[in-house]
Amino acid sequence: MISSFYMAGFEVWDVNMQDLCTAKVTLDHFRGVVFVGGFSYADVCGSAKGWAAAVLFNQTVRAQFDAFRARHDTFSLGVCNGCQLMGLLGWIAPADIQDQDGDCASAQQGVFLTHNNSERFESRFVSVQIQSSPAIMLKGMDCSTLGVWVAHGEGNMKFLNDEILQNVLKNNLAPIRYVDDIGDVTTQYPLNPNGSPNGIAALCSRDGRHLAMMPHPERCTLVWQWPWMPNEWRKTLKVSPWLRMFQNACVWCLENQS
Ligand SMILES: NC(=O)CC[C@H](N)C(=O)O
Repeated sequence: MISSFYMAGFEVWDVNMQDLCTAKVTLDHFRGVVFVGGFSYADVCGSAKGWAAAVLFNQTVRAQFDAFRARHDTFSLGVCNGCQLMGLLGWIAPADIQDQDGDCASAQQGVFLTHNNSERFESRFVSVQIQSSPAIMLKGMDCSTLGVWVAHGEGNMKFLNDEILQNVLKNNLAPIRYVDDIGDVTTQYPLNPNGSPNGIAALCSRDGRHLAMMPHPERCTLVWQWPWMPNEWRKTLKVSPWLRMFQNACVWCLENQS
């Protein structure tokens, strides 16, 4: 993840929750925050639950997250465990639809990342399609069908109610979808690794600044990291199409200075 942002032109800092809890680092000086994948707090009681609790039950950290989300010159990316965290914080698909571009860290949770239908950890390369959306990191990438790595056990997006899902679909807030071999959105296993409705692999905020996704684009920002691609691409592609996401974030930061 660090090298993907670094390649796109960012100065990247590796900050952990201990740094934030002890006020060694604050989010105030950063333009972007990236919640990376993994098994935070060993995923005790469920994926990212400990991580979310560390934010929500620490007044100082929570206030920092609130302030970061409220600023209009910031962006965030959550991948996998980070996507699960953003769901728990309500930064994506909040239960109160009005709070889509909300001002606090702790909007009410409207989407739950539950166990894959297969009841196993799915770690493999899948196909996704990028659809048009407000997501700033995906600008100019819509209509692409790309391969991407997934590696998760809890990627099945369950919405608190149908109104939240319909709002997501109506406002194009589900910008990345699992697709089958002919490019149609799918809920079918194994093409859709978890069973998410409408093939949803990612969610973004209405203003496009916050993006949470289960697949790992940072694991395929170099061409050799793709286990498969069409032969014509292999011959001509010098740079992985996923690098564009990170470059988009950099351009957005330069164009949106406060
Ligand atoms: N790669 C990851 O971030 C894994 C996320 C989470 N621990 C899961 O299994 O669902």
